[in-house]
Amino acid sequence: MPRFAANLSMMFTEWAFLDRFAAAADAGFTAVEYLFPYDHRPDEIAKRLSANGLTQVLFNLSPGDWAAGERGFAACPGRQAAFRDTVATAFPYIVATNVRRIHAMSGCADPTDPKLRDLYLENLCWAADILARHDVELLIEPINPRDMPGYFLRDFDLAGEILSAAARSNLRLQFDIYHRQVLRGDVATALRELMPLIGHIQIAGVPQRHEPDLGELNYAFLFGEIDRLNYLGFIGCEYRPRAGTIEGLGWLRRMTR
Ligand SMILES: O=C(O)C(=O)[C@@H](O)CO
Ligand SMILES: [Mg+2]
Repeated sequence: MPRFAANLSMMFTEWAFLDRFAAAADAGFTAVEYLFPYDHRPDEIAKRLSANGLTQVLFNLSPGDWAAGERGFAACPGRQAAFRDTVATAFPYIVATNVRRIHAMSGCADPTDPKLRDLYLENLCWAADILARHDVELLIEPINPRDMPGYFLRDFDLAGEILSAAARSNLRLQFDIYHRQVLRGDVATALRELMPLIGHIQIAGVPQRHEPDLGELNYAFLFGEIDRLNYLGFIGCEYRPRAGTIEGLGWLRRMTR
């Protein structure tokens, strides 16, 4: 059975952000991920990780002004300086948390514009080369447009093209099974084909994005496939609990017993 990381942006939201680390550890998790750490000091986060014996698996570069609709800058025209700033901003958090994987959001832009594809590629290569010196992977994640309208990276084929054009061993795919199912389906075959590119996996039930125990996907089967494909990383539990985080953890106990 794969190892699971609690996503503290979606789970344990009954607690204040810094208290979610202890709550996740008390619930049996040994690893966490979240979208953004930037509202808190790096040393505060590091303290919570070490006090609770947790591994930091992943977080994102800053998306910019989320409330104003910004979703990262990697593919956004005229925002190259802003993108580079997000890498600088992330560094104290990378060092403090010892995270090995960072997700760069593409932003909202037109994916059919070849100039933006070139810009995206250039920005990703620039950031990946810097992160490589610190032994950190940079990830890109196709996100379905129902959840994030207008998002640039909304297609697994485009992600594959970008990764192969970049040819950077530390630039990899964040395969969110929830988004894959909404975008294209054919999850097991895609996992098989894309496994050499995958740096991180996330899960949720489809279509409601609740626990992975209800809905159109058979996660028991998919976890078996992921093991069979020798995926050694964590799986991020990026779902919104139906009725309380702790109350909803029955699926994890059943799958891991
Ligand atoms: O929405 C998702 O799925 C993510 O993994 C986030 O990092 C991006 O919003
Ligand atoms: Mg995701």
